[in-house]
Amino acid sequence: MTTMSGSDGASAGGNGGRGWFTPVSDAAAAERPTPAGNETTAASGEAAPRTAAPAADGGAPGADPSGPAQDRARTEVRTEVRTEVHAAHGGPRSRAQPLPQAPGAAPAPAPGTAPAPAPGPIAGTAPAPASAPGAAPASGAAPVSGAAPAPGAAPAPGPVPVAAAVGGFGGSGGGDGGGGELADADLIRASMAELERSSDAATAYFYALLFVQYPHLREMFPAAMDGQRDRLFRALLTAVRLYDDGKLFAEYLANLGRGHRKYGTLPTHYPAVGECLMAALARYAPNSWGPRTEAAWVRAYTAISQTMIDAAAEDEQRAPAWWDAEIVAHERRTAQIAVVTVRPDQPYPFRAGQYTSLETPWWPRVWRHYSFASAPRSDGLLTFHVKAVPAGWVSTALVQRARPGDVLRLGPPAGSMTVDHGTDSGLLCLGGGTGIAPIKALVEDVASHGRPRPVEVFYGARTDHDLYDLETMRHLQDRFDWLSVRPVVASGGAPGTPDALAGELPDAVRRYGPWSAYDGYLSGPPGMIRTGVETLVGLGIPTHRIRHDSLDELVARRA
Ligand SMILES: NC(=O)C1=CN([C@@H]2O[C@H](COP(=O)(O)OP(=O)(O)OC[C@H]3O[C@@H](n4cnc5c(N)ncnc54)[C@H](O)[C@@H]3O)[C@@H](O)[C@H]2O)C=CC1
Repeated sequence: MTTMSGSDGASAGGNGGRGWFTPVSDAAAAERPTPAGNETTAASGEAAPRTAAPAADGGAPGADPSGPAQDRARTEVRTEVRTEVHAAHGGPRSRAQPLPQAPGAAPAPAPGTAPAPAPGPIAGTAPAPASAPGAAPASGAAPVSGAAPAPGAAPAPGPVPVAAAVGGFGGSGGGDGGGGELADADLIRASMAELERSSDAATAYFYALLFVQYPHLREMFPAAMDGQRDRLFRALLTAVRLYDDGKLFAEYLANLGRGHRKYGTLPTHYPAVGECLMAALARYAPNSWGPRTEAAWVRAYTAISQTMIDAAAEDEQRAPAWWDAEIVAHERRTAQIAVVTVRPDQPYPFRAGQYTSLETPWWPRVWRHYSFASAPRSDGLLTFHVKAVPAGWVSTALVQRARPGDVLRLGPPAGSMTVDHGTDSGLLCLGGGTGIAPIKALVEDVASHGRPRPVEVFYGARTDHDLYDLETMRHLQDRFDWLSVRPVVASGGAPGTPDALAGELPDAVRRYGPWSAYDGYLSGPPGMIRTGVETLVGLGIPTHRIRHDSLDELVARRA
């Protein structure tokens, strides 16, 4: 058992491992209160106050603790949570400014964009969950297509008893019934491994259930849910993977908790999510599911949500939930690539090499990650490099539609691909495509620290036409004698860049060196990061001296 799950198991009360959310096997789940009328506003990403105000909304969205008496422990813990968060909350610190909407608000594709998914009900994307192998049929209880309403749609049918929806579990016959003692982490991993085999169906089921049970939460999610599904699953997998490493687990979740503030997530939303997650697990991991696994999940989820809630509450003391940022410059470098500069409405502290999440007015609640393309500047401006990718709604809008005066919304900074100023090692930097953005920021960061150290940049692109920022990088090279910039072009020759190296980025790096005394920094497409890390390790740079954004994040970027 891990430290976290152990301690949380205790705090959840000695009720068989039940935490502060309604256990799905609790028959009393059927008595779930109907969401209060003011919840929609509180939960709405658009209308929510910029600082989460868990108690200020007066309501108890989602699974209210005023449930069954036998779940007293849950109520107590939730009361503690609320008190703590409320005490930490000094009232809205910043104005609740809805993000400006495009006329009509309905997201319209920018000219020339790939067809956008139709906003509206996610019926098409949330199929009726099929019965899990071996699971009892969920007769009539499972959410079906059309059950998950889009914002503004008529409310979904009344709550569905979760216990019925999962076909009953938690009693005898559970997949974890016999055998010796297994640690929580083992039980959780076994169930996740089984769930992973039906991850699409399980995630669709989870969201369908969530939106049927708690329709007010639908407004916090984008109209089209495709990307969102992957995100949830990846986040879960990452949390489970880190479960045994107390420090990393806590860091990851704290970051996640802070990042959720911009969605308007409140402590009271966590029980609803936990409950539906358990229902999905019970249904799609039937062979490993049983009372002990359920209890392990309750402890784990309690730990997960508590860490996220605490981190969000703490963050609320020092930072807004989001920043509005007006575009002050928009420069098209190629048909697909734009350099976008924004002025945040409040100081935005970050470190070179980090990234942020960004929402446009045209695709509400659809957030994408972009790295800062400059080190922090004295004028407070932030710059991003955006490439319009096929079917990339946000990236296409940012490249083709955005103009000075438009207002974007930014989440908090994240990422650890930052320069270690405690060493004088050289930096070997691989920037692929728009991945050059944070590399440029790192170069500026080294320059601003006034301690010259060798920085070798390999800047790769498919064609030399795509080397959209080469001039800037060359300009930096002219200014700093410790900096070397080598363009690398993968295919088709480089008539406009005669000095470009030919081939894939990692291959080009191999031709130079030795690199073993350098720290590696990689930024670009996931495939490049993978082969780049292999290459650098092969060239003698140990993995702990190689930095890059998490591959999960990169896959999720879909810029
Ligand atoms: N815009 C931003 O702020 C940032 C973007 N990124 C990511 O960078 C990527 C940029 O995409 P594009 O500009 O379209 O880059 P691209 O697909 O044109 O590739 C750029 C370079 O990466 C190399 N490369 C690509 N796949 C490779 C592989 N499997 N093995 C070895 N080398 C490979 C290419 O040879 C080329 O030199 C996106 O995935 C984006 O998410 C990463 C960090 C920041």
